[in-house]
Amino acid sequence: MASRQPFPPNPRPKTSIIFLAITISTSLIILSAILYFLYYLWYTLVHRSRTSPFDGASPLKQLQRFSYKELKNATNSFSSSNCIGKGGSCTVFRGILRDGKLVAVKLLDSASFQCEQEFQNELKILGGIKSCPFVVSLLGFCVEGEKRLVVYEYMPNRSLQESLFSESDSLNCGDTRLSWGRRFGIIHDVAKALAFLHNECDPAVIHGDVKPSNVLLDTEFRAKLSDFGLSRLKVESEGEIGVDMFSQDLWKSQELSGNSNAGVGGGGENESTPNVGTPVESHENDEVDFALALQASASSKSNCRVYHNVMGLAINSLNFNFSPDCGSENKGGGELKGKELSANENGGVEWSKFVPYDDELSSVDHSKELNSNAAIVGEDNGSREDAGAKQWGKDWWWKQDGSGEFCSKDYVMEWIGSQICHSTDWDEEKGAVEEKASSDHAKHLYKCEEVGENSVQEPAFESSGEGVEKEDSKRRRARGRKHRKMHEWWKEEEMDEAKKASRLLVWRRGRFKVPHLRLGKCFKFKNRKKLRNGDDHHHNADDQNMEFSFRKGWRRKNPPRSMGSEDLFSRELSSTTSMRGTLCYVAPEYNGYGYLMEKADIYSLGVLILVIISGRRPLHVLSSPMKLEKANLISWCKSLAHSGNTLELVDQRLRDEYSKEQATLCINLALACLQKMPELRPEISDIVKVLKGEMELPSLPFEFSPSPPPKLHSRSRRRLKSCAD
Ligand SMILES: Nc1ncnc2c1ncn2[C@@H]1O[C@H](COP(=O)(O)OP(=O)(O)OP(=O)(O)O)[C@@H](O)[C@H]1O
Repeated sequence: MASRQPFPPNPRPKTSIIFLAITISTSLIILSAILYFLYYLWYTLVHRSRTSPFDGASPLKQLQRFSYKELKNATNSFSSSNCIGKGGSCTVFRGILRDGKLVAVKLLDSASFQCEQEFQNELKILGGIKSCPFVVSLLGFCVEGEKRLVVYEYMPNRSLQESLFSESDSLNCGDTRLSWGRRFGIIHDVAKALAFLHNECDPAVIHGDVKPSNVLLDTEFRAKLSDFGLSRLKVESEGEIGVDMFSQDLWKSQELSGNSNAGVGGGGENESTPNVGTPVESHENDEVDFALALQASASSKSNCRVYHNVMGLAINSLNFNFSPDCGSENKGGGELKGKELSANENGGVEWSKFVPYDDELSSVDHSKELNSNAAIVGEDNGSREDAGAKQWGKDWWWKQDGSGEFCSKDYVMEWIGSQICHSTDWDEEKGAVEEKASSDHAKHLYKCEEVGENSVQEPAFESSGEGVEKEDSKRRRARGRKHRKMHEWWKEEEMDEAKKASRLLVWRRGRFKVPHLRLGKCFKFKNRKKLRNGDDHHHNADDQNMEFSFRKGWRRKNPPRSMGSEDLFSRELSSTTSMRGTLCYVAPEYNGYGYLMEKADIYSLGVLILVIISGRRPLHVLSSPMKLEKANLISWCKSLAHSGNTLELVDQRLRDEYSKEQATLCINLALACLQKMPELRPEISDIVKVLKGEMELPSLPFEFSPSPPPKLHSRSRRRLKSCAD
């Protein structure tokens, strides 16, 4: 019997074990890879920046990235005791880092598109420039989920705004901490900061929001410029040949600047109109600051101007029920009143174009005329005939109440409310104006002449009803002739200036990169969302107008009413920021569409200098009738310059402890910076030289000179000569 061979050992179990092991380990590897990938995905999603500001080449790599926890610990959980300031969309806390370093931590309001923009702008621009002793240092940032924080060097004396205006703070209780020397030093420092940004940075940086709350003070009260949320890089775009922006835009801006300015101030009020316009009871305080007014006024003045000459505006301003061209509808007295008044208010700019710099002809004559017109119109009884209505009206108009005394506060509040155009109104006006302007652009320059005084006056007088005596109309015609001459003079002057400027400078379109415009989709998205929410303010708005709705300044800063003596207007409006600048500080030519020039910073510097010297906000009304003339700082200063008495502007808290020479220099410098033609404003390098005493300040522009413009003289002389002949 054959013995059974045992089965040969089966190799399969071994193979299957190996196979199993390989499979398991491969699966494990794949699984862990998947898990790792998922984790990575989750981590990136959670920690991503919504629109990442951090690319490989970004200088931000050099900035410290803090964790939220770290900053929370540093600020003691963002305790209110560490709160050192509040901006339009952020709160700033003092903090101590682990290494003992004192820092300022800016916590941005969460999840706002605008905050995101400003956050990125700040990091890109401030994080990208080399360090400068006159620009606040950015130390780091934190991005975690929706949280956005920026860490700066701590500036112990906080902002100039607080030093100048804080009533409660010991900084300003009549003490001398902001002595003349310090003020002069601050002016100098800010000028140097701008010189650094404009001339030493490549590409140049336009700050775009120079104002006291963005000037921070160190222990020695030396100033550093901060807040680059609205800054722009000056970038030359490829393939762009120089476009004479001036030749293209000058007239447009002269004619339509109201529209453009509306973008800055008047046109984008949609969201906040109710807030801003709502009269706020702050009767305890006899001060009302209404920074909004200046800007809001700019929104409408030129809309009207395209169709009217200044006489028409002046008359209409008194006849609140008539406005044939300014807006397509008659919106009722209040609104029209605001618009018409605005046409005159700002000034200086519009009024002086037509009746410039000649007190004898413009100031006195107009005030009389207005008074007489007011009498005809029958508004406000005889109060307007009061001599008190005289010449501040050239730059700034005031209504008087029936008692014959100025009732500034009520009026200002009423006026602010009425000044605000709804965007749709503004769009209509803008559309109308642009249509008109494009079809008949050149004619507008001669509008005053073509229309003539009487034709413009007529509607106002017609609407004023009967009772206009022949004698009055004769007088008016005589005045009309006089003004017509002034118009001619102005036109010639303006033409000269424009030609000169357009020869001098060729600005390039598209020269500036406007970071936030890249994110237009978000605007649209937000706009749609707003519409869904029933906010139809922007119903017909185009993209540009959508932008206006994101101006954070129109939001109330919290807490709006619990400010006690910090009246609404002082705090809220004077530090109100738009997407493109701050009311009262923003240059008049800046249309908000991206052409932010260095000269816009120079204009803001001019306002800032006056604010520092006077210790007043740019718009500041006291209820005392005596002080009303000083409400508009810029107009007041121009007026003082006319009368050769600029030192009256100097802050009384300084008593006589200041250098008259330096103060005069600074005021004259400010006036040079405030010239309406950007090209005529000095370069920042020259400003620094002037402040250092290395260069003479060029003689005051004739518009601010105490003596009448030489051209006028020569014309008068010519006229006299021809008469004599
Ligand atoms: N580095 C800092 N050191 C000390 N205080 C600071 C610092 N940065 C800001 N602050 C304080 O916080 C306040 C608010 O600052 P921020 O620049 O955000 O706001 P703002 O300029 O007033 O407002 P807006 O956002 O409307 O321009 C400043 O006015 C200042 O008092």
